[in-house]
Amino acid sequence: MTARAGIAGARRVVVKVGSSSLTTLPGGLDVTRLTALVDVLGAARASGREVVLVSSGAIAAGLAPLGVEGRPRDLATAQAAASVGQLRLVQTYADAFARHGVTVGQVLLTADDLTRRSHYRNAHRTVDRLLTLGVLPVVNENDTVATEEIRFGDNDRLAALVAHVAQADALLLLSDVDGVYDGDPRTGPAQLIDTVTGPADLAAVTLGSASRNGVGTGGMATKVEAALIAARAGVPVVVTSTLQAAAALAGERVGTLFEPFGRRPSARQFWLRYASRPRGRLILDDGAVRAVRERGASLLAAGITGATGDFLADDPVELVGPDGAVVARGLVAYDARELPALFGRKTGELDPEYRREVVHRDEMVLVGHRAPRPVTPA
Ligand SMILES: Nc1ncnc2c1ncn2[C@@H]1O[C@H](COP(=O)(O)OP(=O)(O)O)[C@@H](O)[C@H]1O
Ligand SMILES: N[C@@H](CCC(=O)OP(=O)(O)O)C(=O)O
Repeated sequence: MTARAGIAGARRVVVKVGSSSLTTLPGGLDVTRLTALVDVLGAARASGREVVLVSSGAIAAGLAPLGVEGRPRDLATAQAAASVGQLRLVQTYADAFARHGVTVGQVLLTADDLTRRSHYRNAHRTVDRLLTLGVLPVVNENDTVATEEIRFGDNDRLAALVAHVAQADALLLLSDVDGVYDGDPRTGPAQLIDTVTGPADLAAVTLGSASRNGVGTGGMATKVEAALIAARAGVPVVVTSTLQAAAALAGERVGTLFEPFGRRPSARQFWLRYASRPRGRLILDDGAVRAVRERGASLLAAGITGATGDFLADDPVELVGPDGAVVARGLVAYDARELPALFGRKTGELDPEYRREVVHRDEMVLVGHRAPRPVTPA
């Protein structure tokens, strides 16, 4: 089955729509454009598909009613705008979907709801239950309480995480541009990329900033990053314009298709790689780096030379080489205070209660030479 056919046949779909498709800075929410999207998603629902909508636009929708001109630079004003705008946004969705006989539920997530493993499971349960009850979840970041330090930062990444949380069969990233171009289409002639089979296909591509109307956030770079997260986790993705949403859902050749290129990871592995926030670091010697990276071995105390951070057993930590480069992430089996007595010691020399692996291979993901972007932006 081709990946386009996979999109057409996807039963559970996550659709993310950007602020640039729903709002303008001076006018706020554009109800006509929002309704047009709802008509497409209502039709998808009528054909038996389950839809999760990740919708941006709260901040931009709240600025006009508050009389604030331009995108606010300070967090407090953005949060106030989100508080006003989210209500309007979700009420407009509720009214528009009601005309299709579809009930919507609001799901507002903070980064903490996904960085803690128990919260992640809870988010999965909630979304799954909403879907089985026939509700269409409308998801956004909980901007009113998200702080600068702890936030997803952009809804493209949130949508990729939600695609995994919802165990979706396909992800659509909708914007005001009809796909990924090999250069920023605003700055010169550029060619639409039809299909991406892996990160190497994008090596020579320039990804520019957000849309000119000033309401978008990450530009094409965050969409590509999100599309690669989902595709690596086995979910096909189409990046296209909101106007082409119906065609994309039908599996037509529109936008840029990201073919799935990885095996679907377990929930724990996915969470570890993309949603967890490391609580500390274990420093490995060269032999341990090779064992972990090349042989897929568990990490034993003998290969550890140091640790930083105040973690507890079962917390996520980073495994770093002698040069400080991150090798892997994993769940550590001991509290930080227990570890120094174990460093460099062979398993046979340890008391029986300390003989288990420090990080078991089943609870570890290799990071390669580049660490994934943490949830907290720099
Ligand atoms: N290589 C590229 N291909 C396509 N679009 C690009 C590229 N580089 C930059 N862009 C710009 O990214 C913008 C979309 O990002 P953004 O404004 O964040 O959208 P949204 O609000 O829909 O999330 C488009 O307006 C487009 O001009
Ligand atoms: N949570 C914010 C949107 C953040 C965001 O990623 O925006 P966009 O780039 O338009 O998808 C809001 O609702 O305004």
